[in-house]
Amino acid sequence: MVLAELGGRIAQAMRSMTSKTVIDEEAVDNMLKEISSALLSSDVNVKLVSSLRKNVKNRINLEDLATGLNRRRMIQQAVFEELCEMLNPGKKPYQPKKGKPNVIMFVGLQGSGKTTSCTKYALHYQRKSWKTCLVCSDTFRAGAFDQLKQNATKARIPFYGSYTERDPVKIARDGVEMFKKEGQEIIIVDTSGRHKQEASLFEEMQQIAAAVEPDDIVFVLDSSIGQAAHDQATAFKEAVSVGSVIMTKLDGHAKGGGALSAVAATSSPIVFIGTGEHFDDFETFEVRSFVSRLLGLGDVGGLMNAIKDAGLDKQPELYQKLSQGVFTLRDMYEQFQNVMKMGPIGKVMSMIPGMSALMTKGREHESQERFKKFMTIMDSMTDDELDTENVNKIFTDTRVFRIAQGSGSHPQQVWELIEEFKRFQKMIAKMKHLKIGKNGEMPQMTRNPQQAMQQMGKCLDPRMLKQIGGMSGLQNLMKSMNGMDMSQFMGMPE
Ligand SMILES: Nc1nc2c(ncn2[C@@H]2O[C@H](COP(=O)(O)OP(=O)(O)OP(=O)(O)O)[C@@H](O)[C@H]2O)c(=O)[nH]1
Repeated sequence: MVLAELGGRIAQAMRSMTSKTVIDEEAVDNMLKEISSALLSSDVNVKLVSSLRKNVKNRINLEDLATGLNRRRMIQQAVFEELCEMLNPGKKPYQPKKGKPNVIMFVGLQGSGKTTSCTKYALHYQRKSWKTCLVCSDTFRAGAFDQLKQNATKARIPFYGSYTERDPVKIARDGVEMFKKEGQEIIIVDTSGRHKQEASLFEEMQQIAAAVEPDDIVFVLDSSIGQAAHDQATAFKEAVSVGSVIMTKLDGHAKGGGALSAVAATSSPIVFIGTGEHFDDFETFEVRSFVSRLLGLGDVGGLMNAIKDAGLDKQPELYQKLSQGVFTLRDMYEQFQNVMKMGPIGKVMSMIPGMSALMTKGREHESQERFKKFMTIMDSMTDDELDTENVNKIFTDTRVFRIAQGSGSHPQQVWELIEEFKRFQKMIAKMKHLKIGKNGEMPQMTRNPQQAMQQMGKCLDPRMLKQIGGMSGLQNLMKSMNGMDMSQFMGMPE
């Protein structure tokens, strides 16, 4: 995506700065010039760019830098903080409360990705064990109810709508009432969109809002409209009390920087971003994490949250086994399942410092598919095979052939899986010394991010590792991170 390019250019400008021996005003100016031109070409508002340039310069104390006092960190930090400041809406979004109905109304122009985002939003909370449901009050576009129904059915989310009722206000009110009685916690109301900001659209929105009294109104915005986002967001905010924003299509070739900065300027916090048409292409938006990832610095805080959300930080049985150096194919299967729970591989990878720039969209899917294929193969194995510690002994050519037939794969793929497993097993054997937390928590790697990253490197899919130049490539990345106090940059949880 274009934003990744922007991040790459800014990171490059910062790197070129730190490789210089003499850091004088001219060097700082050159770096800022390059950063500004990168931001402008991503459509970020010119006024914002010029104030960022001024503020970064004010933050950098050249006298301190001249003494070589951790130059790299100070410069990175100044740029990082200013980018965060630029995107900071200065307002916190609504946080749904457990055990009560939270009515969330979605608004936006037609085609902005509203219906898709409603489902993604519902699924996001459903995965976190919230009771979520969908109400379709879009009676304007023929087929809107069918689309929502289809999405909801696919994601197994309860829904409400009508083919015969023409009054969107009545549908919204009835649906919300019904779901409130059912004890649903997140009740999402999808409203209709129009081609442009028309009075009738705003009137209908206001009537629905009055009928369902939403706890939050989410404005869905297509990022490809760039700086026009400012006017659109303002118009919607004036019509109804927009509390949060979801920005869609950030995966496209749009210059997303324009929309991002424009929305921040209207003081509407962005809560999620849409990065594709699939339900999984949806990410929580948090300014510091986003900027961190944009600059290829990773997002250790986000990574740890994803690990926690998937329950990976508390697996007493697994860690007990690991600490004894025991690892079987069944354990590997469970780990694959867990990693899948964390979301698309690409998303997880982009949280690892230095990785985002190296990820290409096609390859992410390739790795995900490879995981899935491996799981299908393991589904065709017997209990004895899954639980053995000695794969060399149990897998003969005949067995491998059978497993391949049973799972619709080639014997070569089964051997590949066995080789992968052996690699994992070897690594686990080295982890014997890990100390498990009292409550079975993950060994405390989080306090030492670099060590954690090294461990990650060992867990990488070999193809992915190859892509970044093998272990030595990874080491170079680690080296380039040296001297960086990551906890400062990434708001790491203590
Ligand atoms: N690439 C990409 N496509 C998206 C994203 N979000 C939605 N889309 C696509 O955008 C198109 C429009 O999305 P919808 O959800 O139907 O739009 P809508 O705003 O509900 O439209 P109305 O119901 O007519 O108001 C669909 O083809 C979606 O698949 C995204 O984040 N990235």
